[in-house]
Amino acid sequence: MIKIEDYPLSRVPQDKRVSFLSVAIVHMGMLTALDQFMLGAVLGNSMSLTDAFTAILIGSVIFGVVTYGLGLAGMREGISGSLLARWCGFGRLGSVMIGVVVAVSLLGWFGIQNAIFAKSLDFALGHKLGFGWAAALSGSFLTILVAFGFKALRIAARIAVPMFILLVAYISFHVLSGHNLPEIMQLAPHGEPLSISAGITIVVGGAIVASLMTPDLTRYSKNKKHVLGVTIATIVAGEFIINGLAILIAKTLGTADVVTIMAQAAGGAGLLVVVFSTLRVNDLNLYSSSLGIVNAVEGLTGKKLKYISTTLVIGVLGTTLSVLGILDRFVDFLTVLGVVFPPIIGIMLVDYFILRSHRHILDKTRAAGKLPDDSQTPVIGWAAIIASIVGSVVGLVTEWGIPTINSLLAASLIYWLFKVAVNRNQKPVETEAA
Ligand SMILES: Nc1ccnc(=O)[nH]1
Repeated sequence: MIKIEDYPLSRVPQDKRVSFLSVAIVHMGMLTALDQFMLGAVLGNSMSLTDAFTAILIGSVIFGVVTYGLGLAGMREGISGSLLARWCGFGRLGSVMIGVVVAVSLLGWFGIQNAIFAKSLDFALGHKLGFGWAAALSGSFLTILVAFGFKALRIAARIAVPMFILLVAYISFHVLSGHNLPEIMQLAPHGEPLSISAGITIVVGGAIVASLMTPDLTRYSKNKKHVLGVTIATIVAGEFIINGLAILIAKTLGTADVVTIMAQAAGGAGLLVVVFSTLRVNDLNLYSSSLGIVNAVEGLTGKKLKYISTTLVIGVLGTTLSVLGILDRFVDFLTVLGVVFPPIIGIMLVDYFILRSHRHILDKTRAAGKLPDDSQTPVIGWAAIIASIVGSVVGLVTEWGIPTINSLLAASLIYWLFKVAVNRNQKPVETEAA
């Protein structure tokens, strides 16, 4: 098995690389989860069947291209996403800032997952508790478990994935048998309508954090073919199977609410799977978010925050988000993710594959099995940081096209043009000096 926490600040040596399946299973795990099912349910309930699958197809192509690119860089260099960012335009502090953006997004996910958990709890208790109290209770409870490193959550992790897959298979069979495709295609969407371009953006938003995490896993991969295989396997499993089935199920049942779907189609067992799935992922969400913040504060200020207090604070913030109703803003949340992360990834890809700003030093140190040292690492890449912010704003405010693609292209292009212009102006100086 591969360990995400190993080799935090060094290259994964060639003799520690693992099989295709070892990487693929962990990578697929990121998208074969309840949140892909929720996303699919939203698409199914808000779009026609053809539009929903078009959104998945185009979203998957975008996700696939950027994930393969980052995964390839991770495999070649044997380093994690956050290390890669240092020599792909962002510099040491820029990479720390990306860590903050990831930590904040995980805080949002904690709020979403906890809200789902609370809804199931409230449902199981016959709505006696009310959603607000259920969310406050479950969030506080989980926060305490994670802050004090309670191991029982790891058991939830072991059983949650197989249980979830079995449940989706059961529900699909139960709900979809007796209906045929032309019949489902005829069903009108019940929810608030969603355009294809909005659909594409939330499909990308739902998967893009996994894209940024891909080098963390593919640094253990042996070759390009494995990286490509991992990318395709995850897309097929997460986007086409889980997401696709959720579209069909939500359409057939006429609701986007996963708790209702699970309870209606599989009763108490359905609710139990929801509870385990959200527990498992929220353990990780809170843990990674806290570590990310601790690392970032240390990187930026040199101050060491305490893990337990940081986790308590983040847990309380996430729980507050659940109580305030972040789940009702699921589409907006995914849209924000769909325009904030693609710029960061686009810039890293432009830097690594086109500008190759640090390829020489990466090649040289790789041959020695080392990483570039501090003197060979930029402190902060302002161009990358500013271009990613501008890209996100472009994605959010432009009215035409597809927000996620707008943000990706705007940031990549601005960064590329700026760097090319600067390099041109600097060349004569260098020749003079030489
Ligand atoms: N897609 C997700 C990424 C991170 N955390 C989640 O709960 N979901």
